[in-house]
Amino acid sequence: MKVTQLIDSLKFKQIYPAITTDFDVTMLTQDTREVQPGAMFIAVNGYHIDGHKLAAQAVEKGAIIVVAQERINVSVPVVYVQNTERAMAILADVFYQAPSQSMRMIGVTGTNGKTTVTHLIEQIYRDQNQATGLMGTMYRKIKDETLPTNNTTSDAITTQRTLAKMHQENVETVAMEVSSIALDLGRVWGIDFDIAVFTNLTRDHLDFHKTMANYIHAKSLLFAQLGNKYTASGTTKVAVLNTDDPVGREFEQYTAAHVLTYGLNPDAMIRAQNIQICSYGTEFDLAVFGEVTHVTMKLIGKFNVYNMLAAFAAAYASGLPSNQIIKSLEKVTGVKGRFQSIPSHTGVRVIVDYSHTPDSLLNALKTIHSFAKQDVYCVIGCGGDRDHGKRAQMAKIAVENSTKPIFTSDNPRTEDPENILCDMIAGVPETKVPVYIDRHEAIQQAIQDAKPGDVVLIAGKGHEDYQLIGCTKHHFDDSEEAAKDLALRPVIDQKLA
Ligand SMILES: CC(=O)N[C@H]1[C@@H](OP(=O)(O)OP(=O)(O)OC[C@H]2O[C@@H](n3ccc(=O)[nH]c3=O)[C@H](O)[C@@H]2O)O[C@H](CO)[C@@H](O)[C@@H]1O[C@H](C)C(=O)N[C@@H](C)C(=O)N[C@H](CCC(=O)O)C(=O)O
Ligand SMILES: Nc1ncnc2c1ncn2[C@@H]1O[C@H](COP(=O)(O)OP(=O)(O)OP(=O)(O)O)[C@@H](O)[C@H]1O
Ligand SMILES: N[C@H](CCC[C@H](N)C(=O)O)C(=O)O
Ligand SMILES: [Mg+2]
Repeated sequence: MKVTQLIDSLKFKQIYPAITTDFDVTMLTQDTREVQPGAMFIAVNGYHIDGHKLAAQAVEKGAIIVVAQERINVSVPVVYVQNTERAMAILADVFYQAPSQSMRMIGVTGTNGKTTVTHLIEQIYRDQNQATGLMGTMYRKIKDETLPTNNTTSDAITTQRTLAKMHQENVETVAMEVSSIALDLGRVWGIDFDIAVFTNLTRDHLDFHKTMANYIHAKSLLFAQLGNKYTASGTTKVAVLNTDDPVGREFEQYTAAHVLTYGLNPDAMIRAQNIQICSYGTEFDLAVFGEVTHVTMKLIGKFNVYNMLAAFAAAYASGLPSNQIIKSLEKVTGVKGRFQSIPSHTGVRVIVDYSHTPDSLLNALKTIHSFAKQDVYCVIGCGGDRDHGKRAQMAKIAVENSTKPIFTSDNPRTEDPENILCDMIAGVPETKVPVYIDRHEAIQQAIQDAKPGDVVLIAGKGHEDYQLIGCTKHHFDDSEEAAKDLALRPVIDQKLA
């Protein structure tokens, strides 16, 4: 793209020295490690490194123009702006030719349920024979091709590049997880969402946001930024809000878009009633503006009823017929690491779940209690370099809601795992809980000790296939560990268990 076209998109800037010939920009990047000849390098002041200090290095590698918010001394033109992250979002949108405007963009935010809801949405549109895209914690996915990701919501350039590739491949609908951190850092500023979905809000990420008020504010941005687009044809922006959650009610005020509410409360436009949870599925009555259909889904738990309502509402908001949406949702079997049952012929039920917040852990354990008849083991750790305050809370929830809690490690990162475990133990000073720093041993012990009829919940890591110790990822997969340990137990006739 021609440099003038690109920088004309920035309304307020100073260019020094002035650009006299209109040259081509071959790529955009904020990372010197990616720079190729002809690149525009955007200097970002990060948490560890100030990109302005690396601008000269970017130029040496072939960058022909730099965007900066502080004075720098390089041999190529510099576009000075107030905020390079905002400029990056705008430039990325322009460079990749605004792909989000050509596809149905559904953004999903909230503390828990984003990955699950985006997958449900993907399934619904796939069943409509649409080409779909998905971006979130597990991967970026273009139809059937999966690409790795470092973040739940990637930086603006990666996101726009991925959207452009989706558009090239004729993707029609994109389901995208939008994290509070991404909203706070402006990673999604350039994206034109059509539908924004709120799942719920409970404690998480206070290491980053510091207060719940800041956290709520960050989440609200998705709805505030939705803007409005009222057209005669009826294609408009919609905020899909869980109004059982007071934060969802609060967000009604922040958006100028149409609002579609869901929940169990009688005022919700899309509502679930008469929920029955069993060990291999959930049934409920779905009322859509009062019209009731009985739904039988394979997903387990009340929290998954909420996820289903959220996905249903998003699809309904885009105009799909209720009966077709329900058909898709009834056949969904679940997402890896989300209340995932590990095949077992031992009478012991093992469930791997990505509950790494107090609320999600409580929900997972409550769901198990609705069908468990004997002991419930709960193998749980808390992540390093993350909110310290949630550790004691999660430990207490594990102790109060399982008969056999076991504390262990979950991605200690740069912290000493013993210190993390001490923070957990401080939450249950009266109780003696077995502790295994090595997660492998913790899982082994739980599965070895369990009796037929018991349930073992392995919480916190879900789909993750690594244990992050220091800055190194070691292969580790809860479901693989569980399968190995189950294989060492005698096979028993399930009917006798
Ligand atoms: C705290 C945070 O959000 N950090 C993000 C941030 O990293 P950073 O500020 O540390 O970057 P940095 O290393 O200081 O580098 C600053 C700048 O210099 C550049 N650089 C750096 C090194 C170099 O050699 N050359 C170079 O040009 C970098 O590209 C960057 O532009 O920018 C990176 C690139 O966009 C992100 O990948 C990184 O996310 C890290 C991995 C992270 O862990 N983030 C978490 C907290 C996060 O964002 N989580 C949310 C929520 C998850 C959920 O709830 O599901 C998420 O959306 O993932
Ligand atoms: N609607 C919900 N309400 C409460 N808890 C939920 C809900 N949906 C899922 N959970 C719990 O949260 C865990 C994570 O679910 P999921 O991955 O869908 O959420 P997420 O919002 O994408 O999380 P992350 O912020 O880590 O990306 C699940 O394993 C389950 O225990
Ligand atoms: N998106 C979350 C995932 C946490 C997963 C858990 N296994 C941990 O490492 O704490 C985070 O980065 O805080
Ligand atoms: Mg997620």
